[in-house]
Amino acid sequence: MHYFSETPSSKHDEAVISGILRGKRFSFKTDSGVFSPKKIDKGTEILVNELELLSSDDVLDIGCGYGVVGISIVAEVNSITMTDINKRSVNLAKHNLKLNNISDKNIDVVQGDVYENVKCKNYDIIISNPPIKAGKDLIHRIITEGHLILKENGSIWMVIQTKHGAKSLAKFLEGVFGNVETITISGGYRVLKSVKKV
Ligand SMILES: C[S@@+](CC[C@H](N)C(=O)[O-])C[C@H]1O[C@@H](n2cnc3c(N)ncnc32)[C@H](O)[C@@H]1O
Repeated sequence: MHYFSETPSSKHDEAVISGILRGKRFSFKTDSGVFSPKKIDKGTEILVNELELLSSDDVLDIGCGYGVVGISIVAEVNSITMTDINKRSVNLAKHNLKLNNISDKNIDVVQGDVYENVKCKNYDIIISNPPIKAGKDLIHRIITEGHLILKENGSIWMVIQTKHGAKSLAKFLEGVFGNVETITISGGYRVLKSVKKV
């Protein structure tokens, strides 16, 4: 069973994990059938800690999993939309907002394929630890369709293991956005950022 199934059927194996992100401790309920259920993914941790955010930012957490990215930055931005194809992940993300005492009207958590159920089509930042195992075509959709729903000067931030094709991902980002910056190279991961220029 893949972590990117729409409806995981694996036997439940719930756990609560915690970690420090951007200097604050957060807890997350996890389960089988979702990405990185035993600990916060190292790539996600590197990505989250590198993000440059403004209090006016409307942010889209694409492929939100059980909510690490969105939940760790929600207090720093104007709004967060979190979306994932995996229903179990979406339910966990909703639960984890409550677990971390977050009840803000500017949060939307929706299930769907890539951006299909995202209501707002105008973001300052899109953040993705992409589902490598789901294949290149899907990752390319996250980038090309993401470009369409970013504001002018909006940015997409992605993390990928160097050995999982960071250089070809950077090339694809550059092809779509006309620019790409390597924000950091750390522990075998790269954080990449592209900005929408018009
Ligand atoms: C590498 S995981 C990252 C999860 C989470 N953001 C984190 O960092 O812990 C990628 C996520 O993309 C989701 N995903 C896979 N295919 C998708 C699709 N077609 N549309 C939306 N999300 C998808 C998976 O279910 C998974 O939760």
